[in-house]
Amino acid sequence: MPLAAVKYSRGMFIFPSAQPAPHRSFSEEVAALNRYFGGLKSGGNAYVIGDPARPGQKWHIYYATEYPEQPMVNLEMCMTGLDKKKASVFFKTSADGHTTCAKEMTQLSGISEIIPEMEICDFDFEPCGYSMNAIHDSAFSTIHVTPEDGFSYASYEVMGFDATALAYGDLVKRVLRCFGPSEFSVAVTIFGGRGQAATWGKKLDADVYDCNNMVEQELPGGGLLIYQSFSAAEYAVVGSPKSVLHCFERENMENAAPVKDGKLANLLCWEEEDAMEEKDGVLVE
Ligand SMILES: C[S@@+](CC[C@H](N)C(=O)[O-])C[C@H]1O[C@@H](n2cnc3c(N)ncnc32)[C@H](O)[C@@H]1O
Repeated sequence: MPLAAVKYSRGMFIFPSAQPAPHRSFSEEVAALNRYFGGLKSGGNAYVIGDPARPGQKWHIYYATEYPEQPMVNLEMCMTGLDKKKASVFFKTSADGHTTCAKEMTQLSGISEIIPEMEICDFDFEPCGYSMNAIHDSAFSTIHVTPEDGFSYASYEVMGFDATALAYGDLVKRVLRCFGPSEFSVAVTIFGGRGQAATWGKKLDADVYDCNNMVEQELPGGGLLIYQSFSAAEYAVVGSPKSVLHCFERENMENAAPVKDGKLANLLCWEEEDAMEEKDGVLVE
C-alpha cells in the first residue's frame, strides 16, 4: 500500500529528560521522521506553535503528504492536572478494596457518553491507568489516561467523523467532564477548508477556562491547524497541580528547532537555545 500522508503531533513531555531516543528533543524526532517520510511530495514540515510567554504549553507537529488531503477534521486534546476524584476512577482498586474493570471505568468516567454511538475497546492497567480505542463508521477515537497525582494526564483524539453532525464545543465539554483538568489544549486540524468544517473552524469557548493562546498554522496539502490552550481560572493559585508541574519547568526546556531546507520552519515559539542550536549547526537535514 503506498503511503499517502503522515502526521506526528504532541504537546510537551512532563519528563523530557526521561525520554529515550529519538524523543529527547523535537529536532531529534523530526530528523527520525524525515528519514522515513521526508521523501513524500511535500517534504517533511515541522512546526512548534504556542505563546513564547508560556514555554510549558507548546504544540509540536510534523506533517508530510504525497497528495492534497480529502476533507477531514481531527481533534486532539491534552489535559493535565486532572481532578483527583475523577482521576480516582482509573485506579483498579479503591481505598475500600473495591476493584474496577475497564468497562466500568468507561461508564463511570463518562467516556461512554462522549460519542455514545462509538464501539469501545477499553483496557485497564495495573495498578492504574486506562486506554481505549473506539470506532463508528469512518470515525476513530482514542483515549489514554495517566491518573497518578502530581503528573496526571489524559489525551483524547477523534477523527474521520461528520463535522456537521457533531458540535465542537459540546464534544469538548463532554471530554472535560470526564477528567476535570486544570489545564488543557485543543488542536483542530482541518482539511478541505473551513467551510465544510462547520463549528470546528471557530474559536472554542470553554466556559470556566480562560484561553491563554490561539494560533493558526497552515499545513501543506491544504490543511489548517487551529491550536488553543486553556487554564482553569481557579487553578491560578498555589497548591494546584500546576504548582507541582512547576518543579519540572527546567526539564521542560525542550530544544525544539524544526528545520526544512536547512531553515527553521514556521517557528512561532522560539527559545534562545533553539537559535543557538541552529547556529552551532546541530540541526541539519
Ligand atoms: C494508559 S497508559 C498510556 C501510556 C501512553 N504512552 C500514552 O499516554 O499514550 C499510562 C498509565 O498506565 C500506567 N501503566 C501501568 N502499567 C503500564 C505499562 N506497562 N506501560 C505503560 N503504562 C502503564 C501508568 O502508570 C499510567 O498511569
